[in-house]
Formats: sequence, C-alpha cells, structure tokens
Amino acid sequence: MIRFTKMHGLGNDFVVLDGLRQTLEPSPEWIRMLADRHFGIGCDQVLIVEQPRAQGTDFHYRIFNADGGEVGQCGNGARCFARFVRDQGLTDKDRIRVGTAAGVIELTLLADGRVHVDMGRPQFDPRRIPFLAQARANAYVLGLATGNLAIGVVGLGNPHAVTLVDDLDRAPIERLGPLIVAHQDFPEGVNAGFMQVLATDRARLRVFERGVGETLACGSGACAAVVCGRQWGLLGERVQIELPGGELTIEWPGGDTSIGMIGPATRVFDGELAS
Ligand SMILES: N[C@H](CCC[C@H](N)C(=O)O)C(=O)O
Repeated sequence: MIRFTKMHGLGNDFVVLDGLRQTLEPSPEWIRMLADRHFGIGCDQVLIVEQPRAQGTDFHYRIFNADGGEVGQCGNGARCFARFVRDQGLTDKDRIRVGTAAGVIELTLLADGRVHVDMGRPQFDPRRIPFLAQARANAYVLGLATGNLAIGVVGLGNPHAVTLVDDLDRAPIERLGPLIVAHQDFPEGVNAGFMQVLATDRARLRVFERGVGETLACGSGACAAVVCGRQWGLLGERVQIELPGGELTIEWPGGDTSIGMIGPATRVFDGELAS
C-alpha cells in the first residue's frame, strides 16, 4: 500500500511520496494517474524523497509535472519537501541540503513556520536554460502567431520566460501562455510568467507552467520574475510577489549571487493508494 501526503505552497499543490521507506516506480503513466484530479489524487506536481546522491546533501528530490515529465526545480515544492521530511521524522535538521536533477538547493525551516529556499544562482547561458537564441536573455523578442513579444529568459534549474504586462487582469494570458510554453526557441519547453510591477518592492505575477498549465503559484517563476525585473531596472533587492494563491518574498542582490525565496508550506492530508 503506497502512502502519500497532499501538500501545497500557496495553492500550487503536490502529492509527496517517501521513496526511502517504500519502493516506488515513478513511470510517466503512474505520475499522470496520481496527478489526475478525477481518476487519481490530483496535483500540479508529484515530489519524491530519495536517498542523497550528491556529496554533502541530506536527500535527493525528484520532481514530476502533472503531464508525467521529470524536471529539475520546483520552488514551492522545495518548501513542502522541507516540511515533509521534518514532519515524517526523516531529519531533525533546520537547514537541509537537497540534491535535484538541476543541482543542490538549501532549505531552512524558519521559526515562524515558513521555509527559506536558497534557489541557487540564476542561469543566463542559453545552453543551460535551455534556450535556442544566442541573444542576451534579458530582452529577447519572441515571434508568436499573435505578433512579437518582448520577454526576459532565465534558468533556475528550470526554464522561465517572463513577460511584462501593464494590467495582469486584462493581458491575454490564457492565449499567450500556451504559445510561449510550446515555443520552438525552448527545446525543452518553458514556464511562462506574466508580471505587473506595482512598485520597486512589489509585483503581481501569473504563471503558465510547463507540464501543468496555469497554477495558483510558481516559486521558481517568482524568482525568475524578480531576476528579469531587476535586469530591467524596475525592481529592488527584496520584492513581495503577489500570486493568485498568495505572496512570496524574493531576495536577490543581483549579479552572480544566489536568489532566496521565503514562503509557506502546508500539509493538507495523508492518504494511501488503493492499488
Ligand atoms: N512546471 C515547472 C516545475 C514546477 C515549478 C513550480 N511549481 C515552482 O514552484 O517552481 C517546470 O516544468 O519546470
């Protein structure tokens, strides 16, 4: 009987599985079933806790989108991961180093119940995002059927394209999101963020996620939006990002430094799969 925990980070929701004390075979078909909101449990991503692989890490963390694809980063998921391994008694540490397919991240459980994630340094090398155009990524014009779109492109262990909009409620996000996510310039797809800057320390954001569609929050997307916003001279070092599901605090000094994210991690229920 496979046990799972249902969790969310500002409404970006997860099925979290302990891969240490149970044997899991995460095929794309099985992941899609778990994520299915009618035939399965229902979630945006499936997260699996595994034994550490990299030197100096406490765990390895596998991330699967609802479409079954495995990816290298999930900011909201990282916060839930930290909460999960503590709640399950898998560690008693407050600071946890976790290996992912994209590298190592450091999670810190804060006294107020929130979690800080050191998301590592933003990537601008197009080959590592990956992104086919060789132009410097912070102002690239994407050719769409609906016309050209100026975007910022950055990697956070997963690829992000950020579009600045004047009004998040009126921008044609439902139409543009899928076009950007599937654009040929992103050979592995991309997460499409739409940001409305309110002040140098505050912005609104909606994200169409690769492998899912629009989510209520996207942690790596919030980090990508702050990186692009800073490169465009619109945002300061510490920014409150307002997502449909709630607020994240993002801190980035700029240059070749790590980006930090602070936010909640919520456990909803534990369950067992029938088969
Ligand atoms: N859809 C993303 C993975 C989850 C990212 C998001 N849920 C977050 O909180 O960072 C991708 O395909 O790269």
